[in-house]
Amino acid sequence: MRVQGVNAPGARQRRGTGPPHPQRQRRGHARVAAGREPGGGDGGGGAASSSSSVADLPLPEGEMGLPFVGETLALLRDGDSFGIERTRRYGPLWKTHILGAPTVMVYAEPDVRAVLAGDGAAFESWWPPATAALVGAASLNLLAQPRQGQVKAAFTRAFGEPAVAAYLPAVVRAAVATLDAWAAATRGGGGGGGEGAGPDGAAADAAAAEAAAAALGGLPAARAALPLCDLLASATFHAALLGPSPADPAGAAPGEGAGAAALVAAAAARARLASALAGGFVPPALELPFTPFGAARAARRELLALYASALADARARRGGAAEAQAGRAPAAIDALAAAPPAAAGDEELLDGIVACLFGNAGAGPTMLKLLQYIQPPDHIFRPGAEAGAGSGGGGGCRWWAALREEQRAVIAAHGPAIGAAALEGMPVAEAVAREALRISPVVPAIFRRAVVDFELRGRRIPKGWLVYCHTGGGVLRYNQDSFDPARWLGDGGGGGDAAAEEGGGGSGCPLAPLWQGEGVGGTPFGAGSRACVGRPLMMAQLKALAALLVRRYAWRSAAGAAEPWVVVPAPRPAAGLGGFELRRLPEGEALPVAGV
Ligand code: HEM
Repeated sequence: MRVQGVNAPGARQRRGTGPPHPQRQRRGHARVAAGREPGGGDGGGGAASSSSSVADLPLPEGEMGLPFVGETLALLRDGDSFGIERTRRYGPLWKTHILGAPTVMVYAEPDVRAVLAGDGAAFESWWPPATAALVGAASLNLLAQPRQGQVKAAFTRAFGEPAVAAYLPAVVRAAVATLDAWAAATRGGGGGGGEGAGPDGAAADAAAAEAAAAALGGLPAARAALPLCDLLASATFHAALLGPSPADPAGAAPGEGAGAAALVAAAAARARLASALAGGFVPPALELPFTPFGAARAARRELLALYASALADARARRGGAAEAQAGRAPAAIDALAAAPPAAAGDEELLDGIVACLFGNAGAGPTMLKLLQYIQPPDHIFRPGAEAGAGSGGGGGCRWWAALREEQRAVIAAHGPAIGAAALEGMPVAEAVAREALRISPVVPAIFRRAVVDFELRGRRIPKGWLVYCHTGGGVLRYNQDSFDPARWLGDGGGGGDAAAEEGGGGSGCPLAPLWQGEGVGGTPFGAGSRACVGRPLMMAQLKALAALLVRRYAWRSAAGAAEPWVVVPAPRPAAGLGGFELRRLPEGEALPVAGV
């Protein structure tokens, strides 16, 4: 078996050392030319070149904890501190026993990439036991290669960049409908003012707020920033997947029309199902109606019924009269319905869609990061406030201003629609999106299981052990470094703190080109043959949201950028970004958005 070699982590210049040494290959073993010894700090070191068998290599350092439970309780109790403390002690590769299995923890990005590149050969996908029951045994995440590659091709066609470009109008309309409802509900929740509402408008405001709150599923607008972002993510994901609903005639006025309210209510119902599904992944997996796992199984059944009927409708449209297709915006379900059974059977399509919805669970928290780290200055949020006063967003005001400036230029060049060409011209929004994905990663780890003995850093990962791949690159502790999109701007883009630290100074961040390959950005979407199918959709959603927010809304949270994130049981701001308010900008301040 041939395995690609990597060099020492922390020494980017020395990455990629060519083919593996033939003498190091042993039947049933795989090796990676290793970097520095475990525990050796960040200084790097030479590649190990011993010709001994992998089976003779020592295990990584670390502790296996108590019988049966190992160190699982410490992981649950300490959250990200669990990994930080041991990584300090042992270096970026160590062993433990969590979630019922001996596990090697891999923290250095080149090592993570080496493990992910070994998928199907040295490693196989591994998910906690409840996953097969919830996402489905035929979902992309669980299919073995080569079938996984064949089915993935169908999903890549449906969610690739060109396809996503065609879904954008529906995605933007769904986002505007949801945000408008959120803003209307905020006004009813004691937010006051906003949009120039005077005493005369108070009764109308209260009625609109009540209707908006009902459409949002009763979520209290000022205290539910995370669930509302989950709802927003559900609305945009389903707009891309299913296309505009009959209740969402293009051109209806969102936030006010019945169509928009129906769209938001449908998104809220689906968000509840998605949230019930995600809730089932936390053990124990007891299928009783009152347990989270039981509720998740019930949600899965409902979702499968919804997607099966959408697939059948899409097939009927394909086989039916031309007028069934005419005027209908394209959606991912149409592309999936076009896949021949040999490329993806019905079970694979439906479980794959559930896997996509499960992937989309990361979208809500990532959208929330935009709201947390980018905040308009006070005089924008509260017309009449003294210009120049901060809003608790700290450096976020600077990025709000940069995004506003970019949107003015985008509107001048492309008009007010937020389409594919407009997204292309948004380097600042792109940098903001990448930074939101980098900081406090919402998918903190990817698991694999070794199917052969494997060498990493001169240590042995035994066959059958789990491997925990840290996706966060240099991010170890949540929310502890600065939110600095400048690190992604290669054109000088203001040269923020990160660029300066990395020696980028005024010439922009030297790490920017590394986003596509190995770099400090981590692997938020994974890497290799199982990399995320939803990356183009996610990037488009985040950029469109950044554009929409600065064009049409003002917002503020009490804690601003300072609120820390926690990782257990799921990545989120510790207090849910409480005291959050979102408003429509008054007419004079708003920039136009076409097609909504
Ligand atoms: C911020 C949002 C997201 C993050 C951070 C994320 C992250 C990831 C990661 C790390 C993987 C690799 C898992 C592995 O290697 O085992 C993955 C796979 C996957 N993601 Fe995403 N994802 C996101 C959004 C989405 C969306 C919106 C979709 C649907 C359109 C999606 C669909 C999938 C699917 C189907 C896979 C499995 C691919 C395969 O096994 O071949 N994800 N995602």
